[in-house]
Amino acid sequence: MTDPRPYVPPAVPRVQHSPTEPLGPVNSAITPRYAGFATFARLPRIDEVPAADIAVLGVPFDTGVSYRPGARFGPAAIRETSRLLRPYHPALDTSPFREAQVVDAGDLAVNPFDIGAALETVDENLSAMLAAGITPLMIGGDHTIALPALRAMHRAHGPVAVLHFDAHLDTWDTYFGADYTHGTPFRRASEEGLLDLDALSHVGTRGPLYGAEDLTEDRRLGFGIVTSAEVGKRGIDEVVAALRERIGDRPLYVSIDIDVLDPAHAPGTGTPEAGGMTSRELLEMLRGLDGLNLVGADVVEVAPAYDHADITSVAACHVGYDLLTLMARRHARSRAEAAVTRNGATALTGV
Ligand SMILES: N=C(N)NCCCC(=O)O
Ligand SMILES: [Zn+2]
Ligand SMILES: [Zn+2]
Repeated sequence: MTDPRPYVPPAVPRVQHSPTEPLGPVNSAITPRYAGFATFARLPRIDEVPAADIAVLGVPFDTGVSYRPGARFGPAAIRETSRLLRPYHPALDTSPFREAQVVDAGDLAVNPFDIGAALETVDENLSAMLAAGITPLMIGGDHTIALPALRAMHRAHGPVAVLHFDAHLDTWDTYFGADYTHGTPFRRASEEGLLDLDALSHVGTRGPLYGAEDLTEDRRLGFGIVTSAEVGKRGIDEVVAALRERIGDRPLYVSIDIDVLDPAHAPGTGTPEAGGMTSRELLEMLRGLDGLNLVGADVVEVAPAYDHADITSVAACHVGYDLLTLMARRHARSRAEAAVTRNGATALTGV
């Protein structure tokens, strides 16, 4: 006879230093990293915590691509690869998952046959997250999904500054008559009035264009460009200082197309271009953004079928980790500021 008692799986020990601290990743000293369900950096799922501050959200969508498909498998590959991420960030001296409750919110069920419907699903879900006070990091998916993300950002914050890391401008007009593609999100966003026209930058741009007017159009839409070659010539610190100056304390959305990296650093992508940045340069630039008002971000265009030895998803998960760290530090800063305001108010009223 079989035992009628249900099977109860063993508890998964997590990193949590005190009961009042955020619930951390699965403890890799107890459960080997390669065991168990894959969430980003082994973080808890959103339904495992009472409230989240920051959420990783997968968007497995690639119906907007102009060349090689496959970015719909990006979220799953990035989660798998992210198992090795550790909880302490030495370059910024931060344990991001102690600073804020960071979770994995799973994947959105986006329609693969109806781009308009897919964009609406992204917008609705991100808007709901933002309304709940959650800062989103979207894992793509192709670059089309930056448009609904910017619509949601605009609804929550008004026009936002955009720092766009990409080999491509993505401000083209249409492909085969289609308005909503991975080559057009930033043109649509600019036309729709979602962006703060004084603080828009592409970084890492390179490669052949359709014509010189691509650049004049891009300027007309409000963008400034730091090419991939300029990053090398001017150096990270100088470029970061100029970008920070331009962004100031505006709400900032950071969009990272993994093809900003050289194909040697990110072969697993749909429209690769030679002459790109190294992953070291990109990570250094992200660390240079510490202290800015980062309200949302994405990492897009990872297409695992063209990858080798997970090179691209390793880069993407580290980029995601750095973005989460910036978000967690921003969250900790606003918590500290709120505490000062509360204490100030207490001092004034004497209660
Ligand atoms: N967003 C990315 N990755 N690529 C856009 C390339 C558009 C084109 O085929 O001209
Ligand atoms: Zn690109
Ligand atoms: Zn792109």
